[in-house]
Amino acid sequence: MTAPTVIHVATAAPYDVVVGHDVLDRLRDLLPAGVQRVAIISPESLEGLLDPFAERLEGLDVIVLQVPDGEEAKNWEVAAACWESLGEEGFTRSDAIVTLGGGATTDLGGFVAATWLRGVAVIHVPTTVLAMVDAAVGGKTGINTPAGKNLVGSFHEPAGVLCDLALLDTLPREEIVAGLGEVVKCGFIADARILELVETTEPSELTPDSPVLRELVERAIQVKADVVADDLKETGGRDGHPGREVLNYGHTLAHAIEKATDYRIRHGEAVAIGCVFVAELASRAGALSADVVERHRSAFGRVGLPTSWQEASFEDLLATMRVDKKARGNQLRFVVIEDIGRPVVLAGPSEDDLRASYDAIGATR
Ligand SMILES: NC(=O)c1ccc[n+]([C@@H]2O[C@H](COP(=O)([O-])OP(=O)(O)OC[C@H]3O[C@@H](n4cnc5c(N)ncnc54)[C@H](O)[C@@H]3O)[C@@H](O)[C@H]2O)c1
Ligand SMILES: O=C(O)C(=O)C[C@@H](O)[C@H](O)[C@H](O)COP(=O)(O)O
Ligand SMILES: [Zn+2]
Repeated sequence: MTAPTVIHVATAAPYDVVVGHDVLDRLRDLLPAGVQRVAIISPESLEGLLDPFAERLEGLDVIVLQVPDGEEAKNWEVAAACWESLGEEGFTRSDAIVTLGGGATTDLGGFVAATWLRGVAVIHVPTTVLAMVDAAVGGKTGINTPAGKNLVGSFHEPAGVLCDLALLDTLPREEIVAGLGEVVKCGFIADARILELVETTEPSELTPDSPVLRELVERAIQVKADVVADDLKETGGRDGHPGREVLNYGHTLAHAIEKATDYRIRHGEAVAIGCVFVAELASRAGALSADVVERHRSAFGRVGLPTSWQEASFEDLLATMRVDKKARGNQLRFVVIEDIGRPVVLAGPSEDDLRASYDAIGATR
């Protein structure tokens, strides 16, 4: 088996993302020196993945905080239950949290780590493609509120991220496909080679042991690492680049769709639809050619992701989009691309263009 790849995230508090097969032995190296207690935050449904950790964390006091599966964990009640447990255990600033799960778990666990004692160390051990390529890297943490997705949270960078591709062996196919939504997104915003790989590989060959899947995972992590190293807190980019907001490509509509479906749609699926929507919007604003719009449909569609959706009214979605974090006052702002790897911000598109773009993703082609 090939040696692990280490992707360095060069922010003010730098850390490594280790990617490879059977790399759980690296966990100990990623823990900050002096840690005596570890709280593993993980969903009940992934209990079967916990066994290898006992051996790897031998000599430390380990507690397991079981949380609900997926999006059900991203709310203040679950965060409060975790705070309660950490209090009972007398968890201090020299202790550390390890998250083990998909992006919902790393978001919740990261938020608990960010808020307990105003911040304790967290190591993410993502178990989905989506969490490996995106959620576990970059320090965004958060929970949902009735008003929408990720509306409460903070930036709290991990001390390290361990992506063991062997953990994907039990991941259902639809979840692998959903994770590819964020990977293909990275292809459009920054790394054209990702699109070439997706377009030339049989989708059924993108399995956990496939070298191409590994390359896609590593490339997407590199895209994210480069972006957050430049603009960790999403305050803006340089020379017309949107900065960290670029990673939100497709997310304005995606989050509104997730809320509208009560989170029954997978995040990566909603992102695929949202990316086709912003491509349509960019085309209407005269920024993007029709062939690149169609390339969105073909690349996301090729890996098995949805590219059309029309299950909520435009008015409802628009109301949710208004609380997107990129909005400023009454003005909606979207990240669009002018070509592959050339992202810009489109501020205040007309309601007619928004509606027409939504209509355009309603028709299956
Ligand atoms: N913080 C960020 O930068 C960031 C980035 C992208 C996405 N996110 C968030 O991540 C979440 C989506 O993450 P996700 O797609 O990983 O979803 P998820 O965490 O809900 O996991 C998806 C499903 O896969 C199951 N699962 C996870 N690992 C498994 C394994 N190895 N074997 C079998 N089943 C497994 C989970 O139990 C769950 O049912 C969303 O809440 C999204 O907002 C955050
Ligand atoms: O890391 C980022 O920045 C992103 O925008 C990555 C997104 O894929 C991710 O879904 C993120 O959680 C969305 O952030 P939000 O600020 O819109 O909640
Ligand atoms: Zn996302």
